[in-house]
Amino acid sequence: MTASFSPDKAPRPGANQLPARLAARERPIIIGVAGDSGSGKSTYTQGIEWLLGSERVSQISLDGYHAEDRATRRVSGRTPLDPEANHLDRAVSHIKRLRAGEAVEVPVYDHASGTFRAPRLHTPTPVVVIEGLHTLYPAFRPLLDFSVYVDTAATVKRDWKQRRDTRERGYAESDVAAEIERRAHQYDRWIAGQQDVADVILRIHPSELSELAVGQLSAEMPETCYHLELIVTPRDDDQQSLFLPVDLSNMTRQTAMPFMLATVPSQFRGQSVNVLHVDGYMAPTALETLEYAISAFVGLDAPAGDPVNGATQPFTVRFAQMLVAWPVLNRIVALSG
Ligand SMILES: Nc1ncnc2c1ncn2[C@@H]1O[C@H](COP(=O)(O)OP(=O)(O)OP(=O)(O)O)[C@@H](O)[C@H]1O
Ligand SMILES: O=C(CO)[C@H](O)[C@H](O)COP(=O)(O)O
Repeated sequence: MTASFSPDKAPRPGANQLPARLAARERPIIIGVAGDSGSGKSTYTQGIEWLLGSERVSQISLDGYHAEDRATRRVSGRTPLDPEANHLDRAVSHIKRLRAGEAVEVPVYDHASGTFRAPRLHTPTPVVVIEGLHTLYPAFRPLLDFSVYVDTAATVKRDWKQRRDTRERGYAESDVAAEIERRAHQYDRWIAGQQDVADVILRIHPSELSELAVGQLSAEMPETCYHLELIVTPRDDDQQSLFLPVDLSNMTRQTAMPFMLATVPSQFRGQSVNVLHVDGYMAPTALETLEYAISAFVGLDAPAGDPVNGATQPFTVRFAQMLVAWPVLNRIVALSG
């Protein structure tokens, strides 16, 4: 089949009526999001919640299943990357119960204090996102309907983790640096391999647009941009279109912002995949159009979630959230058909 523009497949408001279909489902759809600490797992989970709304999507962090709190870890010398330092069996049994539609008392880890809080009752919503360091380990996989691995380059992750752990988790800068150093080989040993089984991999690198400049890149970016690489296993061709609005007048303006988009069908680990590369900055109106187009695709008039997770975030966060949310929602729509 040749790829062509097909206006009859353009997004139509209400076309999929996902909310009604989700409400009619017998069991929740379980989405797994895995990756290192500080890679962006919770941020991208929030993007799905921003689009669908918290009455349809809820999240469970596997951090609640750590076996040791921060003070205990300082004595034991272990890190949460070690699967043995987590109650993964308990997490698996809880997900099985949620999948069967049961409410579960979920343990909660409080990052602000580094201690466990009282467990909370989690009543399953139509979509439950499980995010954590070990979400794609073999015992979890049969329970997942779709999976995402977030693979953020070490230099980017270091910046994000430094900022977050010093501002929100009460760490001194030197402690975060030492912890990152201590965990580096543990990441390779216990976490990175999970990307081999993910349905979608999001890789985040520092922006590479300066390499495409003729001479020197001269634009002043309003915020740090990244090169996002989304690796997706393709589905059937007969899908509703989703158009990314790119304003070509950007090209002829003095205030042009750098932006790059490429789709590259590839063979990867013996499998056909499509790789989407995006780098640079896009006008906020274009991003908003994309958010509304994805909402319309699933049958909503607008993103249904809390604006704290969406409209107030920096461009780079919102755009990456949409790139992850799109294949996830596409899958959710297919499962709810
Ligand atoms: N695309 C992005 N651009 C800029 N900052 C980002 C982006 N994605 C995530 N971040 C920031 O990186 C930090 C880490 O993200 P997040 O808390 O989602 O990671 P995580 O994988 O859930 O971490 P942990 O497992 O340690 O809880 C956050 O402060 C978040 O705002
Ligand atoms: O690897 C991690 C996943 O988020 C964290 O380091 C782990 O949850 C412990 O958190 P904290 O450093 O706040 O005690």
